[in-house]
Amino acid sequence: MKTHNSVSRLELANITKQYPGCLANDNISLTLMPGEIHALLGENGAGKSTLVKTIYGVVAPDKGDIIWDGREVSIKSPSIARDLGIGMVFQHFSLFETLTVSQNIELCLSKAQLNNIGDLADRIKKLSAEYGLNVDPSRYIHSLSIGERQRVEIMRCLVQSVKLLILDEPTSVLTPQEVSGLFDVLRTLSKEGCSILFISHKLHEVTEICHKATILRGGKVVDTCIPNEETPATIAKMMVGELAEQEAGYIKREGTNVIFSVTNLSLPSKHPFGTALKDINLTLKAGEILGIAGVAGNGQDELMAIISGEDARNVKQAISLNNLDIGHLHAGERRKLGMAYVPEERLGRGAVPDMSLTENTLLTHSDGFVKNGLVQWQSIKNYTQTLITKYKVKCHGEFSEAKSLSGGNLQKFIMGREIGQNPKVLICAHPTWGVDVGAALAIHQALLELRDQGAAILLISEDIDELFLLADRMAAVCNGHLSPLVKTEHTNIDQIGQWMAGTFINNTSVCAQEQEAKA
Ligand SMILES: Nc1ncnc2c1ncn2[C@@H]1O[C@H](COP(=O)(O)OP(=O)(O)OP(=O)(O)O)[C@@H](O)[C@H]1O
Repeated sequence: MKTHNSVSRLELANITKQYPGCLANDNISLTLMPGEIHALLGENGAGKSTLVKTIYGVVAPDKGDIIWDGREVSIKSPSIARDLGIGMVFQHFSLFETLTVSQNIELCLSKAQLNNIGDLADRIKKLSAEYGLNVDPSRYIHSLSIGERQRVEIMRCLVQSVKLLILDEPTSVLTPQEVSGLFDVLRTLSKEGCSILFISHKLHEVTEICHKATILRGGKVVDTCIPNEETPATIAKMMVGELAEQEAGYIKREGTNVIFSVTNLSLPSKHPFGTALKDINLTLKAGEILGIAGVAGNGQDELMAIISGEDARNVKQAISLNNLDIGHLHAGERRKLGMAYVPEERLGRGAVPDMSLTENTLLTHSDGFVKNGLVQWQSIKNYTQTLITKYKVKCHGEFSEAKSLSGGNLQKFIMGREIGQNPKVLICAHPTWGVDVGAALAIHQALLELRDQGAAILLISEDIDELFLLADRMAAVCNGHLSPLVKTEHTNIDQIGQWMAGTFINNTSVCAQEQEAKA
């Protein structure tokens, strides 16, 4: 057993991991000190998730050493990692939907840890208050939004008093207020001596909170830096090898005719802790992007589910496309009429993990690729290849299983697949979740191109900056209510922030009519 005099919390030496046809990690070395917040940066597919999964015992490296608190260790499973004091919050959460928050957290604790903690629900409530996480131990996971689930994952690590917390893109689905809350938590943990390894594509956040950064490209360490001595542009250059194009602002458009509308839609929640939709009215015009802001869990999931038909309850007259009631049609029939969707959850809802990219393309394009009852496999393979090329999806080929793609690459594929249907109406949640700066730019431009061809786009996002960048009109949801719809140039972050907090609710209908008339 090797021992070291260094006081480092974690040292990785020459970590190498080969997947079939892909060297995901190539001799990676890095050191992390106690209390250090360290960013791991790189384009989609650079090898970040593979490296952190190695530290957490999910992926077995082919080569290399891991030294923990000065001692060489072999981390063969997440339970060994947790025993060492390593906690991880994944990009795709690993919570059981039919269990409560408490039950989920209990599952990853040993008997000894449980005895130490005493009453787990009390401990969760205490930590929740201490760190401002707002996690209710009795809620079922299936009733929680993505943002809330992430807080449960963080709580799961806090309960175990971690010494190293790994966060894989923790802020991608959080509102600005939630991000600053999370950063307060991270700074407190850092002061207490907990090290943090932080994967992010949001470079301004990295410059704000991280003490050090390691940059990966093609599985190798290509640079290291002290983020607060850099700018997002100089870090982006280290990542991609050239100066990334900056997105200064895009031309706003007036939509033409209303092609999609939701009218007086009130709907109780299917889940006891879900959000009921309350008298939702919205119109979507051809050739415009309507952005809906909101803190996770305020009805966005329910709205998306009822619009897409995933929630199969009959709301015939409440939803219409080109003056045709469609609220009673099933999801496939709505797609045939020209609707397309990018759901919030890419693995499981946006794509079937065990199916190849070709099969996943077929799932939402069945019309064009089935003739006389036969699937036209060659055509669909060719088409999938064009999507992979156009959206620069890093994978082995159209036969790759969806689950083998890095998060950002799968997101690019799903966006490309849906945009590629040339829909009349695209309903899209978090279009650039986990996508690197270069690919986010490409997705933004593809959405604007689709809009300019006359499609109507409903963009549901918690990323206010992205909404201001792309949306022609905006609104916010709060507790199942939709705010007035306003032109983006007639509003500002303060007003949208207040609407997200529900200040519009008492006089919604009057306001909405006024604002619609103005818009
Ligand atoms: N199980 C697997 N089988 C085959 N290839 C894989 C597997 N998991 C990851 N890869 C490949 O390894 C490479 C690195 O993936 P990884 O998920 O580590 O990237 P990443 O930097 O985290 O990307 P992102 O920013 O998109 O999350 C990618 O090319 C990916 O397709």
